[in-house]
Amino acid sequence: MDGVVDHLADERNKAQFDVEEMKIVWAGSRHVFELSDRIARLVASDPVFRKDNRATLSRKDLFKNTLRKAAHAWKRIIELRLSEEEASKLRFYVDEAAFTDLHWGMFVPAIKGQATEEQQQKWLPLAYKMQIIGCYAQTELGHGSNVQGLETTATFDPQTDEFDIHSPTLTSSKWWPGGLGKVSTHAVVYARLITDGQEHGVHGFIVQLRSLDDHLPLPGITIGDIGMKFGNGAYNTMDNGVTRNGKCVRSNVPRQLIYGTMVFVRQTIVSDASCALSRAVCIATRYSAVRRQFGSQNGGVETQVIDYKTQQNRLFPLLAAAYAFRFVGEWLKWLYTDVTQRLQANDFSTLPEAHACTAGLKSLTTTFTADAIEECRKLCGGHGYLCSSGLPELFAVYVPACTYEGDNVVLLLQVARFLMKTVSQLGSEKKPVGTTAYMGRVEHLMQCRCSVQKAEDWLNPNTILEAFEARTARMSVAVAQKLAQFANPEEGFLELSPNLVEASVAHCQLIVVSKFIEKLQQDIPGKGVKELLGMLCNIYALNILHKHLGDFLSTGSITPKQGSLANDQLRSLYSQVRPNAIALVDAFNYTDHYLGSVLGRYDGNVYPKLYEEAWKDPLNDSVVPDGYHEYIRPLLKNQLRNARL
Ligand SMILES: CCCCCCCC/C=C\CCCCCCCCCCCCC/C=C/C(=O)SCCNC(=O)CCNC(=O)[C@H](O)C(C)(C)COP(=O)(O)OP(=O)(O)OC[C@H]1O[C@@H](n2cnc3c(N)ncnc32)[C@H](O)[C@@H]1OP(=O)(O)O
Ligand SMILES: Cc1cc2nc3c(=O)[nH]c(=O)nc-3n(C[C@H](O)[C@H](O)[C@H](O)COP(=O)(O)OP(=O)(O)OC[C@H]3O[C@@H](n4cnc5c(N)ncnc54)[C@H](O)[C@@H]3O)c2cc1C
Repeated sequence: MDGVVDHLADERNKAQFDVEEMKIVWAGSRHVFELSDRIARLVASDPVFRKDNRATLSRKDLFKNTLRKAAHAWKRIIELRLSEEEASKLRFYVDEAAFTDLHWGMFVPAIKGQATEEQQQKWLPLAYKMQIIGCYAQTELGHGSNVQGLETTATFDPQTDEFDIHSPTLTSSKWWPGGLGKVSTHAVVYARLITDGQEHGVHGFIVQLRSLDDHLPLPGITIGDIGMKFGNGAYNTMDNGVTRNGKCVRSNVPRQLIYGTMVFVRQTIVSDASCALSRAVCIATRYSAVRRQFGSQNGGVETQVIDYKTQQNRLFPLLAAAYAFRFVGEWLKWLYTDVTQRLQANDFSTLPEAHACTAGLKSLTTTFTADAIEECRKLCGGHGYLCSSGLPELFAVYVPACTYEGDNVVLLLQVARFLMKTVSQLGSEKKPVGTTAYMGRVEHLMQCRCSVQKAEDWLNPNTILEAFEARTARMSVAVAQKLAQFANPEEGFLELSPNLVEASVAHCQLIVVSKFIEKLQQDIPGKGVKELLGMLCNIYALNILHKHLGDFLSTGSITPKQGSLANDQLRSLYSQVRPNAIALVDAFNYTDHYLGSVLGRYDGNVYPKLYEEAWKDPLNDSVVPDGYHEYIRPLLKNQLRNARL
């Protein structure tokens, strides 16, 4: 900031906590903070990684630009000998969806998680050096959610010792896989395995798609891009492919854990949610402190919009959620690591819980984040609608996260199955553990009474936890009782699916709240840091309580009076967070390059920069627009003639 006026300096001076220490908490450790900071600056200072022109490039230019960035990123990774951790941060700060995401994020993990030792030895070294580029080809034109409904077949031919991968119908074309359309040389293709005329369910096969010499599709394979997607720029940096396979290729049958890659990626999507959310919140918070409307007295300055309680009521729960998702993401990473180690030792006992947690939290955090980005756009008024605010593109890139890696409703139904199984086993020898351990106290939770008598009582974490546990337990038991009335459980499941989804949401919200509370039980250094996190935790929980008051009241988990007291406490918490708001978003440590937003600039110098940005639009290259002579001038002349008549 040397030599630059900081328009947000007063805001920063108001902070009541140690923002440098908060940066460490946000990053996860001092090591990660320093590494992230270094890589963020490296990316921001490299002109090849410029991204402010994405909205105005044609699809072909946009795509070629992404190829250029990916090649440059790889060159830098090699030149600087970056570690895997550093390379992955570099990808994060480059901030552009590309085929490399699928190569590193799904193709490599699929091989690691599902291939035999021998297959790994063959493919992984090639993939690590990017001598082959891979994608994850599961979804077909006709089936995405229903993986068992995939139509592509892989028939073993004992004569040639090969699998014949075949898409017999239009609907069996692989449709959507990222990187497949134009770049990938290989794919993990999911297909129904057939040997000796017998079907063995869906398995993954490593398939070569294109020649490594001239990049042409191999014989019998038709490949292309599926066309423009939502938003200019945005996810159109990615080629999403369609392919129909004829005869190919060699591979052995991968073993179990066909779904393992999805568990891994869903876990990373939860961590990513806190990044996208914090980014939108950072933009909206800084701009809300810069923007003034109404309230001027005696010719004085107008009110900063962040001081309006309605703005706080919309914005601060999103800020709180960004921190909440950060911590639940950390925990989920731990859970995933733990289950992976167990699986390697053939212990499958925690897999159902890991599946339910990754599916449920992926659904909860991405739905919330997509809605929150749109809310942040509205929080920025008209200027939020400009591409230079960074919010339209962020929304367009982010919103498919509600669909890919499992449609969010379909995933909540998976959580519901897990919850119903847990309820049905209550009273048996199998005690609920982990995130469902609270169900072990179901008798107490079904009849306990919330003890809140005054607003401050809601600051007690045990009170909050018990209200959330009682709500979820009661909703789950109620729907389980309704299910039991159906002669055919699957019919009941379909009929009651809206209620089941609501119980799943309640369960996932409980997990997020409880992991935030657990985080606060750790030793967190730095003046005021823990206090501020405590406030955010309470805002996150009490805002949910307010938004889902119907659930809490209808289950009798709290009384209407207690609901109203929770709301009083929320308003008081907003006032306490207000002076810290800018410092809380500074703690994300985002560079202006990464934020990509005139409204969210660190220095708050919004208006001159908005004006500057506007002049950069290609439409402003000429004063008189192209088309004037063909379409405007004749119109004006006609009007003139008509007016004379
Ligand atoms: C330009 C810059 C470049 C820089 C480059 C620099 C280099 C970079 C270096 C490093 C960079 C790193 C970058 C990494 C980035 C990473 C980002 C990742 C990118 C993400 C992009 C996403 C792209 C999208 C991909 C996809 O969408 S892939 C397709 C996903 N598809 C789905 O998710 C389908 C959803 N459907 C299902 O999951 C299932 O079909 C189902 C809904 C679960 C139903 O299954 P089904 O078997 O039919 O039903 P059930 O009977 O209900 O289940 C049976 C049984 O199985 C259990 N189950 C189900 N699923 C799972 C599971 N996943 N795990 C474990 N168990 C599971 C289920 O509970 C049942 O169990 P029970 O029988 O016991 O009840
Ligand atoms: C940007 C993007 C990138 C992608 N990348 C890849 C990739 O790299 N590789 C890959 O293989 N796939 C990829 N996909 C595909 C993605 O995984 C699927 O689109 C996703 O799993 C949803 O499946 P679907 O499209 O079949 O939706 P559908 O299942 O057809 O969903 C349509 C509607 O039906 C509802 N629905 C479906 N089943 C049920 C049910 N049982 N009960 C109640 N409601 C139901 C859904 O909630 C939704 O509202 C990508 C998708 C997108 C958008």
